Amino acid sequence: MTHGQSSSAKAPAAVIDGKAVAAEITDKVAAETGRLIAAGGVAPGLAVVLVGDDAASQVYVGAKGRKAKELGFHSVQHTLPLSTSEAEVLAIVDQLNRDPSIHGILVQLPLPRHIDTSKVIEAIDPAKDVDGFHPINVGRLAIGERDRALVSCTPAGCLLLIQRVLGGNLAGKDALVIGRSNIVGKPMAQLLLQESCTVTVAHSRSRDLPALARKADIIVAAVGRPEMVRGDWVKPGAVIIDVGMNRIPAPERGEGKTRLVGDVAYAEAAAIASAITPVPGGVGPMTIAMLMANTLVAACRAAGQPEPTF
Ligand SMILES: Nc1nc2c(c(=O)[nH]1)N[C@@H](CN(C=O)c1ccc(C(=O)N[C@@H](CCC(=O)O)C(=O)O)cc1)CN2
Repeated sequence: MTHGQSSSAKAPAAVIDGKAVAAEITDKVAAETGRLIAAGGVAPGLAVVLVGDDAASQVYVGAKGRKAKELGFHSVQHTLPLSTSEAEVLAIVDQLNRDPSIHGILVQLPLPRHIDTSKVIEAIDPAKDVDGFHPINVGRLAIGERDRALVSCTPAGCLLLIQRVLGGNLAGKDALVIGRSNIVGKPMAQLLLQESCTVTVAHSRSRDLPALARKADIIVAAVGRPEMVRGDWVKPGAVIIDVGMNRIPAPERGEGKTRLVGDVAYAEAAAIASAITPVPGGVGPMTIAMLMANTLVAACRAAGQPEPTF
């Protein structure tokens, strides 16, 4: 963690360095992968399925494949054209479900509109669902069986970042999750609830969001609206986790240029908060690190070996 600058008298907010924490996680994954292989288990196998030609998805899938190889995993990628039918995607998922060398299956989202995302997610063997999106894994998390679930990577990474700042005991903290998506908002709320936080989930129909935010010790913003959370929404000393990744025009950088901003007005919020994630370099890198951790956990479970905790 490093400290940013603030014009107020208050100590500057600690900048939560997601890249550094992600590197610690992946170092541990590499070490534990070596241990699993030495114990007679196979190398963790990760299969990534990409349908279509979305440029950002190509970048993320490439990063996942490279990281998997770097950690000593068996890594396979299925790159399919936009014209691929739902039945063809389901057939590949079925083949990967049966392949004993594959412990983790990930279908990169978003899928093209002609493919039913829920149908594809539900076709993945829950034991190989390293994204943690399958209803069985979502359900296990919801009923407090996190130990048997695979948990969605981004919220799991956010929780680790919060714990790095506040320590292991979050009991009694007021947490506000802004956004109710299945991938981030809802599992984030479940994870914080299981840490005995008092959790509020806000969304587009919530009344007086600034007032809800001003009461929160922890804010997780995952709403997809550039710089929506303003500095005067923030309780002094709050911890802010910004999941937003919004590309906005940046004419100051030249014609047609863009820049990446989160859901939080960073400079304003950093002047009030005690700790904050930057965008980029905060939550994003944790997503891929937690994917690697989930794949290792799935491989340990398949091999009947003890699983590491992260
Ligand atoms: N099947 C899945 N699809 C998608 C997921 C997912 O977890 N599973 N999440 C996102 C995309 N994503 C990984 O897939 C992802 C997005 C962003 C980052 C990241 O590190 N971002 C950088 C900034 C990158 C930039 O400059 O554009 C950062 O925040 O520092 C990692 C992974 C949707 N699809």
